[in-house]
Formats: sequence, C-alpha cells, structure tokens
Amino acid sequence: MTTENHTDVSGGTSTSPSSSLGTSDRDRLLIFDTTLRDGEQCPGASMTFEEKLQVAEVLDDMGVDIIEAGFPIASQGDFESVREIARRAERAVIAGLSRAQFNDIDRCAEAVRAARRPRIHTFISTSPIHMKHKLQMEPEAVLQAVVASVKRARNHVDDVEWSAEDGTRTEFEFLCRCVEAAIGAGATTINIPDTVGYSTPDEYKNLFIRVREAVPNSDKAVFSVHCHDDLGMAEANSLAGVAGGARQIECAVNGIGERAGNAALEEIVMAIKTRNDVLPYTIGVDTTMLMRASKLVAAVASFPVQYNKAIVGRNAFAHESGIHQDGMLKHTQTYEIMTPDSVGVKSTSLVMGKHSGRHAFGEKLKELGYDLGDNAFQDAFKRFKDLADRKKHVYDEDIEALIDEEIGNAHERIKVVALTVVAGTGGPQKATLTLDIDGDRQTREATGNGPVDAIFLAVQAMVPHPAKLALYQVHAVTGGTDAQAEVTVRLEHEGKEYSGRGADPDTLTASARAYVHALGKFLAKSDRLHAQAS
Ligand SMILES: CC(=O)SCCNC(=O)CCNC(=O)[C@H](O)C(C)(C)COP(=O)(O)OP(=O)(O)OC[C@H]1O[C@@H](n2cnc3c(N)ncnc32)[C@H](O)[C@@H]1OP(=O)(O)O
Ligand SMILES: CC(C)C(=O)C(=O)O
Ligand SMILES: [Mg+2]
Repeated sequence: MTTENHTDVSGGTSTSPSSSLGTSDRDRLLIFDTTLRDGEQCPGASMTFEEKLQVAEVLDDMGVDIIEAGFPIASQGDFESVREIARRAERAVIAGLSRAQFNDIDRCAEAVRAARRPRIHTFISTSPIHMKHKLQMEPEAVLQAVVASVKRARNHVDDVEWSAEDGTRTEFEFLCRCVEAAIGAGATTINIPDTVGYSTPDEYKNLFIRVREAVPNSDKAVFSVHCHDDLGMAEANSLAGVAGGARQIECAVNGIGERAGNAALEEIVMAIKTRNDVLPYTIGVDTTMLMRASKLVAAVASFPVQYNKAIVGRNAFAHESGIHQDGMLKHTQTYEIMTPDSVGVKSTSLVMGKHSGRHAFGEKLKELGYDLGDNAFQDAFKRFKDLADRKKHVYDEDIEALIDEEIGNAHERIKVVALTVVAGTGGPQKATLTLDIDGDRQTREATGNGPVDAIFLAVQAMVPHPAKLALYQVHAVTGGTDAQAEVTVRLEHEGKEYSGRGADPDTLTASARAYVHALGKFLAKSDRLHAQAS
C-alpha cells in the first residue's frame, strides 16, 4: 500500500522561522485533526456515529491533512465510525489510534483499511512516571514494545505514526533511543506530545531541535507536535515546536480534548495565516470553513464555545466600547487583525451597550432606518445610555421601541415626570404620579385594585376624561428578566379608539407612559373636534 507524500519529511533545519521566509514544500505544515479522538475524550463530548460522520465530512472538505477518526479498540461504535469515515473520506489521510498491543493495532488496521490514505497511529508512554506507575514496565521493555508495535503497524500500512506519550517529561537520552528505534522500525511520523500541558514554548522548541540533531535517522520522518492546554500554552507550544522543525500539528476544533483540551485548530491555522510574515508556512485548510466546523463541533459535542474564545467565540468580531466602535467605523483594521469573512463569520458586529458612543449609536439608527435631527438625536442618545445602564443587553428592538416612543412623545401634551408605586400582597396598591400637562406639573396619589389600576386612577384624577379603557397589553421586547416591557393601552370613546405605547424596563412606568400617550391622542382629537364645532 502506498501513501501520497504531502510534505518533505526533512521538516527543515531552520531554528528561527523568520530566517526561512518564503514558502516551499519544506514549509508546508500538515494539519492533523484529533477532534474525533482526543477531542471526544473530554468528559461529556461523546458523539454519535452520525455526528462523527458529519464532523469528518466538514474536516475533509475544509482541507485538513489528517483526520484522526477514533480509537478503534475502544468500542464497537468507535471501530464502526472510523471504518465508515475511512470509506467516505475523499482527501484526508484517515488515522486510527492504537496502544502498543497487537490486538489494538490489528483492529485499527481493519478500521482504516478502506481509506484511500490510511494511517495507523500507535503510542506508548516513555516518561519515568508513566512507565513505572501506569505501564509498570521497565524502559527496555517499553523500547522493545516501540519496535514491535511499529513493525506490526507497518505490516498493515505504509503510513505509521508513533507517539512518545508524555514525551516532554521523558528523559532526553531515552526519548532519543525510542525515536530512533521507531523510525528504524518504519515509523514515518514521530510525535512528541506534551501530554500533560507542562512544557513552555522555548523548552518545547529546543526539544525538537535537540532530538532532531541527536537522532541519526531523524531526517526519515516528519516530526509532529501534540499539545495540551493545562497551562494555557497549547497553541504557543505547538508553534514553538514548528520553529524547532516539526511539520505536523495535532489539534482539535474549538480546542476540545483531555482536561483543558488540545491546541485549537482554528487558532493555529489563523495564527499562521495572519502572521505569515513571522510564521512563513503554508497550510491546506480553507479558513472560511472554520466557523462552520466550530458550530458543528460545539453542537454535536454539546460543548459550548466560550464567548471570548479566539477566532470562533461570539465576541471575537464584536465591539461594544465607543472608542473601538468609532475606530472600526473609520477603519476596520484599527481593531481587527483578521476579517470576519476569512473565518466564515458574516460580519463584524457593533454591539450596543453602556460603553457605546454617539458614532456607533448614529450608525445603528441609520441601519434601523431613522434619521433624527440633532436635538432629537441627543435626547435619544441620553435615553439609550440610561437604558443601557439598567439593562445588560440592548437589542435593536429596544432601540426601536425607545426611538418610536421618543418620536411619539415629541407630540405629547401629557408627559410622565415621576412615578412611585407601592405594590405587593398587602394592598391596597398606591400610586403617586407626577405629570407634565401642557407645561404644568401636577402630582396625585391614588389607590386602586392593583398597581396599574392605581396609576390609571391617578391620571384620571389629574385629567378627567370620558374615554374607557378598551385594552391593556404588556409584552417583553426581548428575553430575560431585565427585558424592556412594551405596554399598549387602547382607550375608546363614542366608537373611536386611541392607542398609546410605552416602553421601559419597569412595566409600571411603561404602563403610565402608554396610558398618557393614548390619552394625549384622545385629548388632541377632542380639542380638534371642539375647535371645528365652535
Ligand atoms: C494520552 C492519551 O490520550 S492516550 C488515549 C486515551 N484514550 C482512551 O483511553 C480512550 C479509549 N480507551 C478505552 O476504551 C479503554 O481504556 C481501552 C479499551 C483502550 C482499554 O481498556 P481496558 O483493557 O479495560 O484497560 P484500562 O483502560 O482499564 O487500562 C489501560 C491498560 O492499557 C495499558 N496501556 C496504556 N497505554 C498503553 C499503551 N500505549 N500501550 C500498551 N498498553 C497501554 C495500561 O497499562 C493498562 O494496562 P493493564 O490493564 O495491564 O494495567
Ligand atoms: C495519544 C497521544 C498522542 C496523546 O493524545 C497525548 O499524548 O496527549
Ligand atoms: Mg492528547
């Protein structure tokens, strides 16, 4: 069986990425995705057979070089999903994981056999702590297992990856002996994982440089990084390993994986794309599919993406602070180093909130179709800020409600100035209301059958009128307990209806505004009729 060779296995000798600017085959990095294997190992992220096929299809379309589809010995389900992914994959190498045991390796071979480009990935721990306590094997026995397992795998396929589990905590001499033995036995890829996320970038980079220099046959294999994020350095360590000569990066979509996770595929890929000046490598991944892959993995693994996650987090292309929004409106590169469409996000979003300024607010009004004069704009902006101080999320609908009310109020004869309500189970409910009626301020107190009744009676006391309440309706403009309430009041008199609206996070204030809004319309109509009659 032969396997296409997609990279020069020499992996380059440069220890400084910027010293080999320009791209060549040597600089081609292989992206090895382990979402379906290491990713699935994180608690709660198990995926069904169908879900795994969906994820694999997206990864294959996206141009990932190697898909580690699972651990076939783990279960019948894992075996079947690896086998089906192997059958369906059009471009990617399909790898399965196996311990250094013949039955694992044979099962893995059976699962990946149908792939156009199959790979067996076999591993064993090489660190003193793992060998002594976990494997309970002497180092020499581990070394023999390395040779035997790689040879067994090579009997099945030409493409064999060997990993030194807990490689970064392995004694250097022993690591080199294992690597040399694995390559001698036929391994074509050598992975030195930072299994417990313990390494630092300089240390990891130097490890690759030193191993590649010390191992005589190191030029016969591609070296690979596999980093965990226990100290939050998985991506930095991966790129450092590449600077040390590794040419395959193992990573997972959304960074899922054991404990704190693996290096995030989207972060690695976008770092290389965005900082190609200092990371001069080529990759085959279509970055515009990153968001799609992220959403799919988050959904099927039931593993939500944190809001501030790089590249695919909800806030990665969102700006709320006024100074940033102003900068973004003037030139997007002031605060964005990548375009949203380069990762498959539709557009940047300017989120309206208490940190927003006039530039962004004006832009939002334009987008919503409003064209306010200067004074009205300043009033609206002030009310928006007041609202944003009281409300966590200010949605477009909130702004629309606020402006519509502002426009409505410009023609109002009666305005709500202040309202205090005493409500609760004790009763009677009492409202103290101050209204501005044609420029004259009046205050009344009223008790009623409930706080809304008390408010309406207080209005009635200040502005006696014959209209009857025909409708009182409340709805939340948006979700959450701090949502704005939008109240509609309809008054009826002699077959004619007068409706008013009020919006406020306080339902009772919104109710008072809605009532006087409707009443104002009724009074305006009555005045007009009166004037016509006399
Ligand atoms: C760093 C990593 O991500 S490694 C991959 C981790 N992933 C997983 O473990 C997920 C899938 N695992 C499984 O389904 C199961 O653990 C299986 C099927 C692999 C093994 O199950 P069991 O036979 O019941 O063994 P169990 O999981 O309890 O213990 C692991 C055994 O494998 C041995 N082992 C661990 N790694 C290796 C290895 N690379 N090569 C050989 N043996 C190994 C352990 O020493 C232990 O052996 P023991 O039973 O003689 O003490
Ligand atoms: C199996 C190996 C590659 C692994 O996942 C690790 O060491 O973290
Ligand atoms: Mg791992």
